[in-house]
Amino acid sequence: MADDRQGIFAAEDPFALLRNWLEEAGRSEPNDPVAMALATVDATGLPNVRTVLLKGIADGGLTFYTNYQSRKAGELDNSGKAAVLFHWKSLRRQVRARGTVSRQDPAASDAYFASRDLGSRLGAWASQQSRPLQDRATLEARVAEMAARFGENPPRPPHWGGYVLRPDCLEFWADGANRLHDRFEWVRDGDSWRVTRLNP
Ligand SMILES: Cc1cc2nc3c(=O)[nH]c(=O)nc-3n(C[C@H](O)[C@H](O)[C@H](O)COP(=O)(O)O)c2cc1C
Ligand code: PXP
Repeated sequence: MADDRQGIFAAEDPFALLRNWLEEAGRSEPNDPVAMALATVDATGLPNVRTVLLKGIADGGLTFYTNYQSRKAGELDNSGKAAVLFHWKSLRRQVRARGTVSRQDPAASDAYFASRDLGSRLGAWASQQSRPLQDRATLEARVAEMAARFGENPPRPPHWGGYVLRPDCLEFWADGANRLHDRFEWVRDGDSWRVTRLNP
């Protein structure tokens, strides 16, 4: 097959390509260029999807942070699998990735947590993410309680931290005229990647 993967699709590996596209999206998207839809499945196989922010790309993994007692955490821990999707409307491009997922090394989660602003650190203590909440005032009272308990230096809550998605398949898509889009799928093949152009 002729290798016609050039221009915006040229890269040595899919993570370098994703970084390039994120950099472009950072210049053109009005908000949250790192926002990605995170898909999981529940114990019955029913899918679930919500947005999270990508916070790092390293060692073949994509990192995001959340509450370890949330609905998504239950589904991630249970299945060990996930998929993510970026859609940058300004660029008319999308990337998807799927693979295995695991909790991040606690020291790395500590370091990221420490970098967040104080309000968000207290918020992570206060929010029982995905569980019912009686009213807004209850949440605000919990934030005040956590502020009184921890002051300026809250440690990372045991119920909050990172996940790392290690994709074995990523697809890069760019809009084309007449719906004849360009698509390249990268599939892990041992230590390297096999790239296939797909029909639009
Ligand atoms: C742009 C955007 C970014 C978000 N980023 C995160 C995130 O990084 N981590 C997180 O826990 N929730 C994030 N959320 C909230 C989630 O989409 C979701 O509502 C929440 O995590 C609860 O999901 P769950 O009940 O499936 O666990 C974000 C929402 C939006 C719209
Ligand atoms: C509930 C929640 N947790 C974590 C994050 C991750 O982003 P940050 O660490 O920048 O707050 C977000 C981003 O919207 C969020 O909404």
